[in-house]
Amino acid sequence: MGSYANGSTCANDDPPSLEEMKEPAFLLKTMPPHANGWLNDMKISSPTAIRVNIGNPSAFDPIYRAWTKKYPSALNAFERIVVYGKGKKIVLFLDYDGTLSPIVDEPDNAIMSDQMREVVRNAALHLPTAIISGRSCDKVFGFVKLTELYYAGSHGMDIMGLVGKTGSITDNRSCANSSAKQGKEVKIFQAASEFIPMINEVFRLLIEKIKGIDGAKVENNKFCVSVHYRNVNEKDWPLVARCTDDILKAYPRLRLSHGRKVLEVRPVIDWNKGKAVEFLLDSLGLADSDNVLPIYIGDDRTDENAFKVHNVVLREDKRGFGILVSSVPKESHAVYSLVDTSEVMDFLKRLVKWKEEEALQITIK
Ligand SMILES: O=P(O)(O)OC[C@H]1O[C@H](O[C@H]2O[C@H](CO)[C@@H](O)[C@H](O)[C@H]2O)[C@H](O)[C@@H](O)[C@@H]1O
Repeated sequence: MGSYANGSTCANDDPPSLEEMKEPAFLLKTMPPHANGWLNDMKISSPTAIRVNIGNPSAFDPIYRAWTKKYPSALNAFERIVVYGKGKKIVLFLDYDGTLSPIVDEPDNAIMSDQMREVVRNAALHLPTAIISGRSCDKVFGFVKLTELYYAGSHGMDIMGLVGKTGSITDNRSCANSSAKQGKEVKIFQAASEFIPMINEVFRLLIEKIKGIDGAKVENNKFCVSVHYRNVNEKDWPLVARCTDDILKAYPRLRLSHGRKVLEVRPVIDWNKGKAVEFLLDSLGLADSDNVLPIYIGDDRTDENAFKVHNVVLREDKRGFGILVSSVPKESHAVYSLVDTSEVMDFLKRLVKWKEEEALQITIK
């Protein structure tokens, strides 16, 4: 007779079939308490989005309007933001999914528009710019296709930057040279290389485990695995949590975090998007300087680690700003908000225009 952490038991030691597991009574009886906790998190981190096509929700929804008192629109507060950026080096950190490309049902279809690509390219020509994503570096580069940027994939565990350029990454901690990668020489910082075989193994096991759950999808992000449930019927979410937990039980060196309708399996190491921001600032020689203003834009729970760096780098004492992209009210460590990717684009355009005007004024003087 098998037993679970909540004291419940299952009939024998044979693993239950997926059909048996789909029975609500079975799930209720055998769900370990922490997987129940995940289920709550899955519901909390998946709020029903306000339809984007109604335009800016703040104009319609009093709850959203009240929320923007706490997290003012970065567009409305633009003049205030640039006051702090005057004469400083602004460093841009951008999340990918939900920030530069709208959330879509199929992860492989999260295409960045040509217009957004041009805006980001232009931003990178004026300001050091990095993309910090949960996806693998290769995948996010495949979407963005810009060589002018720094990339931190796998939630910051895989950092790529240009070599031999002023302001390039020069840090030697666990750095490996990889020549002519994606047509450029790059230097790589990898915080969790030893986990790659384990991640590949768990990826394969998860694929096998969830293959009977309609709509579930597993994605290999090199140092992390994403278990997607966006296209899974809500009644089967407990099953996704349960299957993932069943696999993770055997891997105490892996843990789980929550994204937008996705469970993120990742190494238990003290590294996250916030650490990647600190690493990049440090490597670029831009940490600990009063002349630097980091701005981080992101939409996800995993971006909170970077917003939280407020307390250290992106602080509210005007040394940096976190901007949350959300069309629904959410608690956040960010200071400002933007509704969606099109507002992100507007914000970046305004920032570049302001930077150009500032440069012009300096030249005239
Ligand atoms: O840090 P990010 O760049 O935001 O990456 C986080 C995860 O983004 C992707 O999933 C999310 O976007 C998908 C496409 O819009 C959507 O289908 C999914 O429901 C979202 O969770 C990506 O597929 C994951 O691997 C990333 O970890």
